[in-house]
Amino acid sequence: MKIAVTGVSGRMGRMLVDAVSETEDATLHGAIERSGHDWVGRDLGEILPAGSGVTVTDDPAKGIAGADAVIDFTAPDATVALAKSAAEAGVAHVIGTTGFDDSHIAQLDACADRIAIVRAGNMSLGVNLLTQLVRQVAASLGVEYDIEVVEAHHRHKVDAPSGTALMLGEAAAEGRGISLSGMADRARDGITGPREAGHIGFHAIRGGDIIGAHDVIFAGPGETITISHAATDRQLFAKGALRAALWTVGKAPGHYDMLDVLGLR
Ligand SMILES: NC(=O)C1=CN([C@@H]2O[C@H](COP(=O)(O)OP(=O)(O)OC[C@H]3O[C@@H](n4cnc5c(N)ncnc54)[C@H](OP(=O)(O)O)[C@@H]3O)[C@@H](O)[C@H]2O)C=CC1
Ligand SMILES: O=C(O)C1=N[C@H](C(=O)O)C[C@H](O)C1
Repeated sequence: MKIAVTGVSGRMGRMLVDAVSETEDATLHGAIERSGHDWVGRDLGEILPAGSGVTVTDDPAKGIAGADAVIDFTAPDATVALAKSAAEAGVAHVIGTTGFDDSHIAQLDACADRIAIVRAGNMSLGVNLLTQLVRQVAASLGVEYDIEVVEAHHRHKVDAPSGTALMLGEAAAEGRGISLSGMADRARDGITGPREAGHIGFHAIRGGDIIGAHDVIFAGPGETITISHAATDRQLFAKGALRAALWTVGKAPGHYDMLDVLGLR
């Protein structure tokens, strides 16, 4: 399978170049960076040995031409622009980017009428399994169990709450049979008053080189249940994204997630 990688100089972009080179069924076909980046126009192999023979481009249409799928861990506006190019070219789009608003999602949905898009705030098996568990626990416990999602990431992360925290919060809300919007408390400060029953709280820690850690806390009368996940190697996300790209072969247009890829739905 021919894979293009965008945001190739980023933390995840570099991981993806290695993951592709280590996968027998995949070859690196294209590499994209933003305009003005000093990697543009260079052979990727000069910088990342596994990318040898691929010239970095800032033209998304050129970077994905002839590819079967493009893997994208960049930023929301860049991802939406790339989805439009991928839809035009008929190339499947695997999206790890987080931090989307409703308008971004609506634009991605429109592109998913034309191509297979796989999007997940976390590409790991462990977190996707946890969403199932969180849904089940939330469905079993009443509102006397307060749900709080705590996440921790490295100092460079630009969005909060993390995509994973939102996935876990959505799963908890689904389990409770409520919609997360309007029920999410995103951090607290000052005289907040007592906690609102039924709300789901989010808390973001940023520091150092933490790869990604998530706790879902169910704090109830006389007991607290905590469901935790900690990533210890970013390669985990790259391998999950590559698995998603391989999965798109022959898939109908649609907006899929990792539960589809992992057969967990
Ligand atoms: N779903 C998952 O499992 C995971 C998701 N993520 C998400 O992936 C995203 C990226 O994370 P990370 O790799 O740590 O971030 P980085 O900032 O290290 O990488 C992002 C890369 O995208 C590049 N970029 C920005 N705009 C464009 C553009 N228009 N075209 C091409 N490239 C562009 C950046 O270039 P420049 O630096 O020059 O601006 C940078 O190289 C985040 O949203 C993060 O939350 C991360 C890990 C796992
Ligand atoms: O930015 C990151 O690094 C990560 N982002 C994703 C998120 O927002 O949840 C996934 C992972 O936790 C790492």
